Parts: sequence; C-alpha cells; structure tokens
Amino acid sequence: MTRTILVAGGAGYIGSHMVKHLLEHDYQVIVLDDLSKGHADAVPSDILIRGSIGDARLLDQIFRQRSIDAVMHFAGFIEVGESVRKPEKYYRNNFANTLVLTEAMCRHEVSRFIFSSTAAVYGNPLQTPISEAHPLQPINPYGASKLMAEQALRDFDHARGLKSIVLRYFNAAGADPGGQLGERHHPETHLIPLVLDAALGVRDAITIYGDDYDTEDGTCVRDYVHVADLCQAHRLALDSLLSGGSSKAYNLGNGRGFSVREVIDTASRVAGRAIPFQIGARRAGDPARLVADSRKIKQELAWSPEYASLETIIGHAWTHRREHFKGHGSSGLWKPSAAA
Ligand SMILES: NC(=O)c1ccc[n+]([C@@H]2O[C@H](COP(=O)([O-])OP(=O)(O)OC[C@H]3O[C@@H](n4cnc5c(N)ncnc54)[C@H](O)[C@@H]3O)[C@@H](O)[C@H]2O)c1
Ligand SMILES: O=c1ccn([C@@H]2O[C@H](COP(=O)(O)OP(=O)(O)O[C@H]3O[C@H](CO)[C@@H](O)[C@H](O)[C@H]3O)[C@@H](O)[C@H]2O)c(=O)[nH]1
Repeated sequence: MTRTILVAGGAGYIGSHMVKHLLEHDYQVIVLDDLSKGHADAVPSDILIRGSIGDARLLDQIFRQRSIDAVMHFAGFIEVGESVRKPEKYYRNNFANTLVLTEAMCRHEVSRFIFSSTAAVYGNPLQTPISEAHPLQPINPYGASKLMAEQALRDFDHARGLKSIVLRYFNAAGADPGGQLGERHHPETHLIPLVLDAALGVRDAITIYGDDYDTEDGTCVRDYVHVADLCQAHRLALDSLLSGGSSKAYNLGNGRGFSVREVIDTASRVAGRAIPFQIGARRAGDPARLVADSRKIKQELAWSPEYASLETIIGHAWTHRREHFKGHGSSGLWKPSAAA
C-alpha cells in the first residue's frame, strides 16, 4: 500500500532532500511550505502547496481532501543568533505553529508525526558524547522553542494518542549525492557552505569564531552529519511509526567531532586550493564541543550512516555549491515529474 506523507517545510534544505528520498522510495508526498526560507524549485511543482503550518483552515482543507498517513515537520526558523534578538519569532513559528499543526492532525485523526529537533535542546553539554539521557537545558530561544514543541508532543501522545519520533540533529551538512539538491540558506550562517564560498572566491575569507576554546586546536568542535543520512533516519522513523512503534527521541550525529580548523583543512583538500581565513571573536552562545552519542537509533531502528566521512560530506557540498555559483539556475537542478 502506498503511503502519503505530508512534508512541512519540504522546500527547505533538509526537507527538499527528504522529499526526493521519499519519492525515490515510492511514498506519495505533499509539501506544505510558505517559502519564507525555502525554494519552490527544490521540489516538484505539482506536489507543493504554498502556505503556513500556522494556518488552521488550510490544514483542515489539506487533511480533509487527502488521506495522509504521517506528517514530517521540518518547517521552522533556524538561526540561533536571531532567536536571541527576536525570541517571539521563534516561539511563534517553532512552537505555537507546531501546536496548530498537531491540533489539526488530532482533529483529522492523523496520528504519526516526525519532528526535526536539534542538539540545541541540550544547551552547554555537561559531558560529550551527548546521549538522549543528557539533561535538556537549552541556552537560547531557538533550542527552547524546539524543546517546548518536544514537551507538547509528549503530552499529545498521552492525551490524544499522537505518536511522534523526535530527531535531534547535530550539524546537518552535505548535499544530495546525486548532485541535484544542496544547501541554500539566505542568509547562510553555517560553517561548511561559508568555507566553500571562500574557496570559490564568492567571499574573501572565512572568519573563525574564536581559537581560544578548550579544544585540541582552540576552535569549536562539531559533529557533522550528512543530509542523506538524516533522510535515511527519517524513513526508518516513519516505518517504525507506520508499523505501530511508540513515541521516541533520538540523536543524529556520527559520534566524531571536527574542529573549525579541521573543516577548513578538509575543504582545502576537497577543493584543491588554499582557503583564506582569519581569526575573529567568539560567537555568543557557541558551546566548545558538541558530539552526539547516536547509539540508540542505531540499536533500535538500525540506522546506519552511509556518508560518515567529513571528506565525503564536504565533497558533496562542494559539488553542489560549485555548480550553483557556475550559474545553473537557482540550483534547483532536480526536475522530477513524480507527483503525489
Ligand atoms: N540545518 C541544520 O543544521 C539543523 C540542525 C538541527 C535542526 N534543524 C532543524 O531542521 C529543520 C529544517 O532545517 P533546514 O536547515 O532545512 O532549514 P530551512 O530554512 O532550509 O528549511 C525550513 C523550511 O521551512 C519553511 N517554513 C518556515 N516556517 C514555515 C511555516 N510556518 N509554514 C510552512 N513552511 C515554513 C521555510 O520556508 C523552509 O523551506 C528545522 O526545523 C531546523 O530547526 C536543522
Ligand atoms: O563563519 C563561521 C560560521 C561558523 N563558525 C563556527 O563553526 C561551527 C559550526 O557553526 P554552524 O555551522 O553555524 O552550526 P552550529 O552553530 O553548530 O549550529 C548547527 O548545529 C546545531 C546543532 O549542533 C543546530 O542546533 C543548529 O540548528 C545548526 O545551525 C561553530 O563552532 C561556529 O562558531 C565559524 O567559525 N565561522
């Protein structure tokens, strides 16, 4: 039986890779995205509904018209620094609008939900690697807004039988191994695409945010996880819920940290050129080291990352970014005809 999945935020970076992955695995897909950050050309036009997860009437219409088996929820705002300056924006979109979505699901008896959460729910780690048992102590409104949504999901399960799998990504990175999709945030704040822009000469240099941390080379250490491996984890989570599995939360990372300097060195090797950098001040709110313990999802759902090497992650990002700046349209290189 073909299952139909509503992908909220499916025109964004991770969501668009997920849409492609689901279509390749014979799911029917409907994308709901308000295009506040996403790109219409990242998904097939015949499955895209432009609108907000905060629009209860639109949601009622969608759930009435289509028989939806599960919802994957990528929609949200993602910039930690902005969340500190404009907390209301994050609590409204990441928390309140998530509530609108889950309430609509309950009205229409759609009971399986996969939620994009983040390592930011842990705050400053008390120890690394970080397992799911680590205390949840976010230090910024972005992480707090995601944690509030997680808490609501626990209560919705208890009161309404909404089964959810919460996936806490560490640093999502890389691009579609087929080269058709990639990361296109505006503004881009993530390290790997910015480093590659410096390699391409699109920016003069990359600024390293602090080299006086308590790490091997003084720069921050992060756990980079390939977007395609995130997609695999989502599909395993979906299959678990569709076969009657219970609500869970899982970390997604490779369990190995790389410093900012190591990322720049690896990108230099991948791109075959020196990458100019300068040392800048620390960025507020950056923990020194974030590394995931992802054994739980490996044990329980048999998640098995295919692209764990940093070289591969950066290699795929490089392939996409180079094409993007060569002027291949807006890099919506994927023109599938698959329809829901
Ligand atoms: N990128 C990362 O490293 C990372 C790490 C941890 C967690 N996450 C989470 O993963 C999810 C996806 O991240 P991303 O990097 O793909 O971000 P993104 O900005 O590329 O994608 C988010 C998408 O959601 C859409 N959107 C936002 N608000 C909406 C609304 N109210 N209604 C409908 N659509 C809406 C945007 O237009 C965009 O297409 C986010 O929830 C983010 O918090 C990302
Ligand atoms: O120009 C830059 C950009 C970043 N960094 C550093 O590079 C590392 C990675 O930064 P970035 O790519 O911005 O990711 P994070 O701030 O680690 O946040 C990502 O990873 C978190 C989980 O680990 C998620 O919660 C966030 O949503 C996601 O954006 C950090 O130490 C930054 O200080 C720089 O030195 N220079």
